[in-house]
Amino acid sequence: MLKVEQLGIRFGGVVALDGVSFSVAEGEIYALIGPNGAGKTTLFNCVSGLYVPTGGSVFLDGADISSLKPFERARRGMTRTFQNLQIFEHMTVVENVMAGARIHEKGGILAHMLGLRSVKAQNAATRRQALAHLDQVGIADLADQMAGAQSYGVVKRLEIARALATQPRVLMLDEPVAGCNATETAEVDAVIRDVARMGVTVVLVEHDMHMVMGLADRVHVLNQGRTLAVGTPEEIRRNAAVIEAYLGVTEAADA
Ligand SMILES: Nc1ncnc2c1ncn2[C@@H]1O[C@H](COP(=O)(O)OP(=O)(O)OP(=O)(O)O)[C@@H](O)[C@H]1O
Repeated sequence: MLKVEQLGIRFGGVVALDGVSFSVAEGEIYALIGPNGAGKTTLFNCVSGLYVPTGGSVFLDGADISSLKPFERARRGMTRTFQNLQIFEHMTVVENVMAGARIHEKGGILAHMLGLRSVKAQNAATRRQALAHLDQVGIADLADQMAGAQSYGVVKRLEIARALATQPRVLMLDEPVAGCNATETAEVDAVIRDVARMGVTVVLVEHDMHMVMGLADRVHVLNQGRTLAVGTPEEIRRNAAVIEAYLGVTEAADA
């Protein structure tokens, strides 16, 4: 479903990514891990079109999308969330999700502002769908509350619901449980599993090793802009280079 070939990018003298390649199958959960500064966010930005890489290609379901802008990639089914929460605090929970659906609606934002009748009908349908997405992430009961008043764990799930409203084929999650407590992490974990079971391909960057190792089908370890290893969580745990460069340090710190 997603194929990344030889992506590279430099910022001045810093080579942030150097020949990174990977493929992710439909419905797979693929995690990118690595120490601070390894290039995870930069890789996300290149794949989603926010950064223009110095070299390399990105394919979505076989089509070369390397030259497409982020919104064009989103229209083709590649949606991402951001590390820092990006919700509209002064809108309700359900309105936030409805905003996600707009990219597929006729008329766009101008028609909405003019309040055209066909758009109003669309609004009812969009709201129904948005409620279904909220239900899928377990927060439908909060639909008409203000988004800005919600707990961190709810907002993280709201972001996923809004991303689902764009009908993604590939969902890219940047640190989906950052700042969450154990209960909230378990809730987000369950949502991601459910989304993948529906056939959505999930790529995530996450620092919570316990969560990643339990959730991901495969793990891709980056170090200093290069691929250090790719494998199942079990393979990654046993990989000597990974232990030396990264996991050993993390697990020692955890202990
Ligand atoms: N816009 C930018 N301009 C200059 N340098 C950048 C830019 N974005 C990233 N870098 C550099 O590229 C390298 C990779 O950074 P990146 O943020 O992708 O790492 P990361 O693995 O996501 O780290 P973290 O886990 O801390 O989020 C770092 O050396 C960083 O300083």
